[in-house]
Formats: sequence, structure tokens, C-alpha cells
Amino acid sequence: MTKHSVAVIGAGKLGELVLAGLLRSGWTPQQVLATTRRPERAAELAERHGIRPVLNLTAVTQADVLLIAVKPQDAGKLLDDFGMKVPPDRLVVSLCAGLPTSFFAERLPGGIPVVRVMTNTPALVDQAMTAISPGPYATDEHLAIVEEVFQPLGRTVRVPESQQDAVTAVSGSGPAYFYLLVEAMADAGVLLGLPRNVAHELAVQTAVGSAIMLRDSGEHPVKLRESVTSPGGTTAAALRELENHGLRAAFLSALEAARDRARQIATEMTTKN
Ligand SMILES: NC(=O)C1=CN([C@@H]2O[C@H](COP(=O)(O)OP(=O)(O)OC[C@H]3O[C@@H](n4cnc5c(N)ncnc54)[C@H](O)[C@@H]3O)[C@@H](O)[C@H]2O)C=CC1
Ligand SMILES: O=C(O)[C@@H]1CCC=N1
Repeated sequence: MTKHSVAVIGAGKLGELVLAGLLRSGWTPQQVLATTRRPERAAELAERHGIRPVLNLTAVTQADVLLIAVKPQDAGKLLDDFGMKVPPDRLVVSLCAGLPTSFFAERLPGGIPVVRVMTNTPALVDQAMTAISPGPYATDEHLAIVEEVFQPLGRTVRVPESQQDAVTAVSGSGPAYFYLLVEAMADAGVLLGLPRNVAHELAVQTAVGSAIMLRDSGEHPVKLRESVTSPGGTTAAALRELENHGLRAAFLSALEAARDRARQIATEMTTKN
């Protein structure tokens, strides 16, 4: 087991998923610290997970891996509070969408390694997709530490930082697209006369089965789709409607919009501070 200790700074929705995953995978409550803005939230996390909520400054002095999990819009203020007090042997890991590692490096003492990570909420069930990029001063050893943190929560991949906004559009925001699809399929089932609970179960299990098959069969999605689509059958009729309604183009535009929003967040934050 690792000798590292991790502090989740700004343990909100994502931060809590990460700290819970660390505890599930064998990190001890002594190795996992969390900070919050509100005392009630700190009490909730302590009760739910048995971890130690601490103040930001305590976290940076006691833990050696600092996971910054606040909203990107709050990161500047957070670093104004303690950035220059981060001891030199810490590893700073940003989970913030959009913000480049340079944003952090400029607000930390020189030489502190910064790693940028984009993970996603299926961390709740150890099925996260986490992309990891080295920033200033980050070596292979630092990336290996970050992998040690995130591997138990799902899969990890290393990407250049220049690809992180695209990663955010695909896998960071990605779960929301699938939830919307399931919701829409269940609504359609209701339109066709199915009871709501049955329509929901059909849509959810179809999503789960299709996702596992995609991952575990190693087959290309086109091949899997073709195997469902009988000549002159029902699936072809449905797929034509989806294409007529521009589903594919909608995804291209949607992911471009997500990528652009990540860039815009970075611009807003770097011009504001
Ligand atoms: N929710 C998601 O699916 C994903 C979120 N992210 C990124 O993770 C970060 C967090 O997102 P969420 O967890 O959804 O947001 P959230 O709002 O639930 O969590 C952020 C937490 O930080 C706390 N906070 C803010 N300023 C603080 C301070 N000065 N000291 C201590 N705590 C402070 C807030 O009270 C809040 O609980 C964002 O940067 C987001 O871009 C990345 C991938 C997926
Ligand atoms: O919507 C957002 O900005 C965050 C980043 C990726 C997923 N949620």
C-alpha cells in the first residue's frame, strides 16, 4: 500500500466520489483528508466516510498529493488563499475542467509539479475514465503517483495537455449524454404505451448490456450495430429516423460546444485574475 496521503481540496460531488473510491480501494481514512467550504458539509463527509475534514492550509501542510476539486471559477480565489504556502515537496493535481496547468503553476511556488486530470462520475462504481497530463515540473514518477490514485476508480490514460479540453467534451461530460439518451428512450417507451418503470428498466439494462459488450467484445461499434439491424427490419427504420433528425451532427456540434466552453472558462479565469 502507498505511503502517500491525499487531500481532496473542495470535496463536492466529484471530490466525494474520488475520496470514497480511494477508501474502497484500501487507502486508510488517515491517508485521506478533505476540505470543504461549509462546516455542515465537512461533518457530513466525516460521518459518511470516517475521514478527517481539515482546513485548506492544514491539508496542504499534511498531505503530499493535493487534488484540487473546486469549480474552475473558484480555483483562483482558492490559490490566492494558500497557493504560495504550498510546501515544495507536494504534488498538485487539478481536476478542474478547462484550466491549464500553467494557471496553477503561476500561483504556486516555483518547482512544484502540477498534473491535470479529467475523470468522470462513474468513479462511483469504479468505472471512471480518467485522462492524465503532465504540466510544469511533472515527471513520470508524478504521473505514476496520479495513476496509483485513479486506477482503482476505473481506467486511466495519459494524454498531452493540449487534448484535455477534447477529453472533457467526450468523457468528462460524457455520462450526461448517456443519461439523456436513456431518459429519452424511456420517454419513447411510455409514448408507445409501456408503464414508466418497465420502460426505464428496459432502457437502463439495454444501455448497460450494450456498454459492457462494446468494451469487452473489442468489436467496432459499427459491427455491433450491424448485427442488430435486420434487413427490412425495425432497427433500420429507427436508425433512419435518428439520422433524419441529425443525431450524428448533433453530437459533433455538442462536443465542439463542450470543448469551446472549456476553452472559454480558461480564458475567463486567466483574464479575470
Ligand atoms: N461533476 C463532474 O461530473 C465532473 C467535474 N469535474 C470538475 O471537478 C470540479 C468539481 O466539480 P463538482 O464536484 O461537480 O462541483 P461541486 O460544486 O459539487 O464541488 C466543488 C466543492 O468545492 C467547494 N469549495 C469551493 N471553494 C472552496 C474553498 N475555498 N475551500 C474549500 N472548498 C471549497 C465547494 O463548496 C464545493 O463543495 C470542477 O472543477 C469540475 O470542472 C471534472 C469532471 C467531471
Ligand atoms: O460540466 C462541467 O463543467 C464538468 C466538467 C466535466 C463534467 N462536468
